[in-house]
Amino acid sequence: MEGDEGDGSGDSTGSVIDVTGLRRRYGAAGERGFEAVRGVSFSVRRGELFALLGTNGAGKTSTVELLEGLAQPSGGQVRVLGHDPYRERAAVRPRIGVMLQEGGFPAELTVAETIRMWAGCTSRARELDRSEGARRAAPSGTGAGAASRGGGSGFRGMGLGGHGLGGSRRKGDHLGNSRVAGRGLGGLGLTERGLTGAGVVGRGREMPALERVGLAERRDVRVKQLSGGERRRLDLALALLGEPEVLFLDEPTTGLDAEGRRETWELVRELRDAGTTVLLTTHYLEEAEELADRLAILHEGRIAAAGSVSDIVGQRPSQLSFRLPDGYFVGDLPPLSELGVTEHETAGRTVRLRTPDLQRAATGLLLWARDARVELAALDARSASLEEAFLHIARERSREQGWGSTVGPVGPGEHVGAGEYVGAGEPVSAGERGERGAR
Ligand SMILES: Nc1ncnc2c1ncn2[C@@H]1O[C@H](COP(=O)(O)OP(=O)(O)OP(=O)(O)O)[C@@H](O)[C@H]1O
Repeated sequence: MEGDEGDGSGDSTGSVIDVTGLRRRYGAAGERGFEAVRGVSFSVRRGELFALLGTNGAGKTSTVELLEGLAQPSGGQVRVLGHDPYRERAAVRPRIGVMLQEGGFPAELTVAETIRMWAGCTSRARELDRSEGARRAAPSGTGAGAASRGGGSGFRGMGLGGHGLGGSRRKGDHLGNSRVAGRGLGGLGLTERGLTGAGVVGRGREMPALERVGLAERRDVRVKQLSGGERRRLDLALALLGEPEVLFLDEPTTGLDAEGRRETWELVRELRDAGTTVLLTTHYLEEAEELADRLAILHEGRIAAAGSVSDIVGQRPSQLSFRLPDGYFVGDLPPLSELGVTEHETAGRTVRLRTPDLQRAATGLLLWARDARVELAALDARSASLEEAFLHIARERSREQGWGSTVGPVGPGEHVGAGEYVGAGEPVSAGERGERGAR
């Protein structure tokens, strides 16, 4: 793929991230090892928010680390802003922000010291400080700080004490080591001199950065005293310090309470709206539904589905559920095939129907209920959700045997190798299907 030359803003199609046939194998050279990423391809356009979803161990972090330049792929190709993020680290690193799954901050530093230290270590932040200083010095300068751009998000009013549900998850050694490399803390001596030096650089950025993530009132608290959710916010503040063009967010809201999660979403939306390209990994499907322009669902190192939320959800049938009165059975309903129902389940008197045409099924059912004077208790009609689509893909892939060795680029909403639909929940028994079911 071309892209190493030019203005470094990405390729000619407007992609900022390009991933082609990416592979990552763990294990010592010569060993067979374990292949965690098995031929992944996708691209992310400038200003787009792209989410990577997947079950535990699907390969999200292994993939994202390759995009961040923290490790070298064992196969395939990655381009970020037109460069190989591993080999051309110096060209890529100042332009990206990385929020890892766990920050690994020095525990004894305060929040403010951590920000200043990190600002001192970040070439882009130093550059912003210098240009800001020059602007302030100039008579016509407005003094508008770059770090406060987008600072209108709603963290400001938050009560900060005691929030957060616990620390973020710790991963294997590969990540621990990568984290240090990614943060650039490996070579940093936390001597007083070093910290002071960094502090001079970062001081102007400190409060805007903390206000942005709702940590201003915790500036003098030591990192070890922060809650898990507060550490996530500090991590986000650090990732944003250099005003990155591309932001990698690895499970950014883990440990945040509901309000903190909403605030983070708002901030991420603002960043995206201001033109930042965001690659998000998350376990929260609601988060992907809220934020993602497009997403890919990874399973066992491969992309199982990709597209917009509506592309992916649109492939799944809608659902109608209700409870029949005593004495009624599913076989008393109108012929289910005539209602456009493709699957049904029963549990006692409760019936769940699945259909690609919710309006037709609901209309047919309600007309029947009116004419038969039947009351359908707990009636519920809903389109498929991302969660339902995700669970379906995960279950289906787990059942499948004999994957092909590679998976090519996936088109919008295309489910690679998707089999026949098998609904979530209890399977329909043969008796129900034959006797009382779709007539
Ligand atoms: N250093 C390592 N050595 C061997 N296997 C590893 C290593 N790191 C990760 N793996 C394996 O690679 C697979 C993918 O792991 P990865 O952390 O990328 O998944 P993930 O999708 O981010 O999972 P989670 O949602 O749990 O964070 C897992 O089976 C994991 O056990």
